[in-house]
Amino acid sequence: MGCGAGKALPGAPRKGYVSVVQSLVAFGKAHHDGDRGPKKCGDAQRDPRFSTGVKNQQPPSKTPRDGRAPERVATYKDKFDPRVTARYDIKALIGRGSFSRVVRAEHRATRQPFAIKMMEVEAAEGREVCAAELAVLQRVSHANVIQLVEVLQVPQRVYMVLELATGGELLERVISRGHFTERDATQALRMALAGVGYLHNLGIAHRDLKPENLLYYHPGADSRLLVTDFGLATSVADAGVADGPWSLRTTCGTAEYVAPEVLLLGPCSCAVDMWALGVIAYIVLSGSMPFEDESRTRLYRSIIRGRYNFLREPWSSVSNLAKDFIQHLLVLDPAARLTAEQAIHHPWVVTMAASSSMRNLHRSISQNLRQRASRTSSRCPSSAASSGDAGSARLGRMMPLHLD
Ligand SMILES: Nc1ncnc2c1ncn2[C@@H]1O[C@H](COP(=O)(O)OP(=O)(O)OP(=O)(O)O)[C@@H](O)[C@H]1O
Repeated sequence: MGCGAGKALPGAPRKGYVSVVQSLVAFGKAHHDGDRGPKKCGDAQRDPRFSTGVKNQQPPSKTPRDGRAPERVATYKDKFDPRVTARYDIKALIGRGSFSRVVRAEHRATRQPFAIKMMEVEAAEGREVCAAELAVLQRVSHANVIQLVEVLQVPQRVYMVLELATGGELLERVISRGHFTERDATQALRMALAGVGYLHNLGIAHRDLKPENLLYYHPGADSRLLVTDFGLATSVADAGVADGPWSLRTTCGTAEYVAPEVLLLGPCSCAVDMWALGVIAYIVLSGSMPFEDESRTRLYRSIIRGRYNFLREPWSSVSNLAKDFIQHLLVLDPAARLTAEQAIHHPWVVTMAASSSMRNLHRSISQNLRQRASRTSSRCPSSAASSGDAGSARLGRMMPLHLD
């Protein structure tokens, strides 16, 4: 499947991006090479298919300032097609994913900041991830889900223009606050549940929920929390089942967050996300993981058995209602697990942990997070993942399980 070509984008954006053209610009095949430098810019401007939004704008010069050959100074910026840079001023690299680079950019006409996720789609794997992500992003519009603004495409790459989240990841916020209570945890989880519930109502399972994929929109205390990274998402419609659970023919996600039914190759549904949210709730309240082991085999075994506890600190300071919330998410039987709708109405969330002590959990949480980070780094995560040890290892992108 092509990656977004010819697809319509979602309707009018909800957060005032009126001045940004909401269009998919599929750059012509005959003028596709974004790395070839200034010569292509002229081609781009002559390409009638490229008339949407960029006509008459001069792409920036690619001549290196230090006089070295262009190949030598190639940076992430050179991966941006001149037709993209004619429209957006690429400011800084924010991060890298398995198939992507994400940059902060500014729309040249409106000066509005955005994130641009550039995905390599020449290889089949990158194309699949990109297609999955776009298929979801083009359908969604919710305050707690990252908003796609426009898609620009050349044959080798897709550029997704997204709203820019500047408030950092969920756990970064927990650490940086200096003070963190159960009430704060319910606020974050309520927003995550609202976003996930919205997705589930559309029949979309995210399948890779983890704190790193929950980003704050801005650094302020009142910021929205956004569900991001839909590279592993799938929809009920895609699986060919109109209603109810479907069988995932693939495993995906990050080992510590994966639901038992995924490991057992059972029928999977949106409930896999609710398990992951149980894991996230456990981490947010304690800074430690419910399921963790250096051995991948032992890790999977403890997940399949649902073997976790509330023994370490700060659990003695955490309310029973918070533990009840987690216990109703980390349920082995997916049918018995809380749905997003039920979880958002759990008394701990509804009352914003009113019955808890409001104790500051920050010290224990950051201590546990620091300890975990040093354990993980000393184990060398890249080799751990390949040798079967679990640091915070991905199960693998769309790793086939040959279920039939
Ligand atoms: N809209 C955005 N605003 C701000 N930062 C973003 C945005 N989208 C992604 N990022 C950041 O860019 C980095 C790369 O994100 P991306 O989703 O491409 O990959 P990933 O999820 O980190 O990795 P993988 O592809 O292996 O799942 C991450 O650190 C992420 O937090």
